[in-house]
Amino acid sequence: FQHSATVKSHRHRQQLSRQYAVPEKSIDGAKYEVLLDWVKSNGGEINNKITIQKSSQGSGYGAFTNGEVKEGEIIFEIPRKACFTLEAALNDDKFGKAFKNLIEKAGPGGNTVVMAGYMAKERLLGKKDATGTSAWSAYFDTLPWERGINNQEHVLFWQEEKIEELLTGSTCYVEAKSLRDEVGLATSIMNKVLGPSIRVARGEDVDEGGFNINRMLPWMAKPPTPEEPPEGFPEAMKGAFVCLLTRAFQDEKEDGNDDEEKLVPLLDMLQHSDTPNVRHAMRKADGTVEVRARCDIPTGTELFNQYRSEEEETMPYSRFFTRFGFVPGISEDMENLLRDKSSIFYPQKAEI
Ligand SMILES: C[S@@+](CC[C@H](N)C(=O)[O-])C[C@H]1O[C@@H](n2cnc3c(N)ncnc32)[C@H](O)[C@@H]1O
Repeated sequence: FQHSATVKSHRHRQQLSRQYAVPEKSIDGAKYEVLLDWVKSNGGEINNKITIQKSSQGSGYGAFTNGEVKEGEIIFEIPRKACFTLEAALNDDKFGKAFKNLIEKAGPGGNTVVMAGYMAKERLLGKKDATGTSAWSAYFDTLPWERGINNQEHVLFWQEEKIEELLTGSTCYVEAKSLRDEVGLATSIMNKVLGPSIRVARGEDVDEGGFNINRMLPWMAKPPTPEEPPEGFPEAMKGAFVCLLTRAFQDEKEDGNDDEEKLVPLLDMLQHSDTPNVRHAMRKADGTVEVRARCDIPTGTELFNQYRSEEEETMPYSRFFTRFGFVPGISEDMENLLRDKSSIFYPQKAEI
């Protein structure tokens, strides 16, 4: 009986993992060629000993050396204009002013909301434009806008029922819920700022009230009200938040202070390790981000950045998971660990 119970639970587990495993989407390697060309056309310098391949950690992609790199050698240099910064959002011709007002009202918490809104708008309208596309599209096409792109996992991508099922009672629950609520709030605030223009750019009709023949004739499709977000907008906001949470970092500045968080193309292809082999800093003169080897790096080595120190008391592994979608050093399926009530996520019960 015990044996069949075990088999059953094993089968059940397999079914569940099939149901819940991150759906890996096939990777089009050409997108990285486009990215490298885009970085270079923006004035970036890339060491020719660097390649992008499947990472040795987890199942996403990462960067590797295909030649020996000496300590201090430049790995890449990314100019400020190729970095996705708050400044870029605030300089947007059409929405920069509205973004500034929002930050004035919301305080510094508004920075991420504005960056996410600007990203979502560029993603949606850039895609829509048949000729020019967004200036960011070569870069944005490499980002995890949906669960499973480069095997990206994140609690923002989960359905509510999965949060309840897997996280209730865990140390992630409260933070995962409040993060999801904040993204929901940010989406409705940004919808007010961006929604109508996205609709206009798409040539959509909006029900502004007043006389409208479409509302009077029941057999005609009703146009949406201005409060309803444009199609794809909530998903784009969610994707933007996942990108910012998992890929935006602060650089060291020459004065020893940290710069604000921003997305740096290529630096954001590096996986995390608590013993990184690169360092990154922002040049004061022109804001260029320099990524250099911390030590001699042999051929065929994966390059690692340290997202956050694993020693920080404010960064337990459960928080790593809520923010970055992975737990350092753990290759097992996260959902199985959560179902098994792993001590990473569940406080240890006292032994009786
Ligand atoms: C800055 S991105 C790194 C590039 C990303 N792997 C890609 O393919 O685009 C951060 C994401 O990579 C994955 N990741 C980074 N370091 C990892 C590690 N040490 N183990 C497992 N996954 C890791 C996580 O999904 C994380 O959210």
